[in-house]
Amino acid sequence: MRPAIAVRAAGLGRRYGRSWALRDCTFDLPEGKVAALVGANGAGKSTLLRLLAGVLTPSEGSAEVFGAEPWLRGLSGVGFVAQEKPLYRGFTVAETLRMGRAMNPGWDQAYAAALVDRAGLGMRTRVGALSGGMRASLALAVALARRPRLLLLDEPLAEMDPIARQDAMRTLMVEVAETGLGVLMSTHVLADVDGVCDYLLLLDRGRVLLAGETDDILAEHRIVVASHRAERTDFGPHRVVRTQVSERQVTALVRRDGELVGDGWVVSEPTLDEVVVGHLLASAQSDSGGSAESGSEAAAQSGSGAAA
Ligand SMILES: Nc1ncnc2c1ncn2[C@@H]1O[C@H](COP(=O)(O)OP(=O)(O)OP(=O)(O)O)[C@@H](O)[C@H]1O
Repeated sequence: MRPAIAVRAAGLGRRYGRSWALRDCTFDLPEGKVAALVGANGAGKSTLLRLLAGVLTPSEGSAEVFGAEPWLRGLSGVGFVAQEKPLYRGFTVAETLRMGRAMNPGWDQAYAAALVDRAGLGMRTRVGALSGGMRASLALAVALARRPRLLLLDEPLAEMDPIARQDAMRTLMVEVAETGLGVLMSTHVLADVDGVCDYLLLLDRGRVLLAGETDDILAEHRIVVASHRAERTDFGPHRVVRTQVSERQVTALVRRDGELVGDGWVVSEPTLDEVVVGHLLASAQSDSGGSAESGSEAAAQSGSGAAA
């Protein structure tokens, strides 16, 4: 049976004035996944999350969250924690939870209290007196206590110290395992979610470079090192994302098309970080030198490669 889809985006785009922040964004995110939304500053991550949360409307294309357009259905079943945490600085932690309870029919007060306790937040502390990381923990607790099916998080870990990050990730993972919660979270630091995320969405200057299950993405990519004495170094028919040529060898990140063997080649599995960095560098390179979005792939397919 095919998994249910939590988010479906098709040709989704948004511009501010004449500048496109997100363009032609197409992907399906199955339910219950922990998805990392990765990309450099200004890649369009917040714009995508805000579109999916229904606080922005698209300029083109469509998006559905649990089968409905988010800007029409509101946030039912979906929790959203924006980058600028939506909390009242004059409220205490207890008042913040009380307001959450009053505003959300499905609110789980015991769970909210347990989460703020675990994060070491005193109930009587004013939000304005909390550090950025503590505020992020509180915002996460408020979002989780609504018991959403999908949580959209915009850089939730950015201001947390390493222990708070680990705690927050652990809390999320328990929730995912126990309730089937899905999470789509933006981050600059892939290391924070590597080994935890099972879906990757990589944006680059408003475009989707990669979207899919991390296992599938890792399975289709390989790093190939070929000495110049190797039988061949064009790697066809595999699609080369990026190559680096040194005096002694050619190193390539390739998307394989079937078995990947060559005389004098050393083939290994890349890490997710290597895949992401390879695609980002290839995209930057094709923009400065080539034309197409996957210019380095096209160049390499024709056998020329794209030397770094
Ligand atoms: N309200 C706005 N008005 C005008 N331009 C905007 C607005 N919000 C975002 N942009 C522009 O849209 C592009 C994408 O921004 P967005 O905030 O979605 O990126 P991001 O990947 O979340 O960046 P960051 O990692 O820095 O948070 C950027 O060029 C940004 O300057």
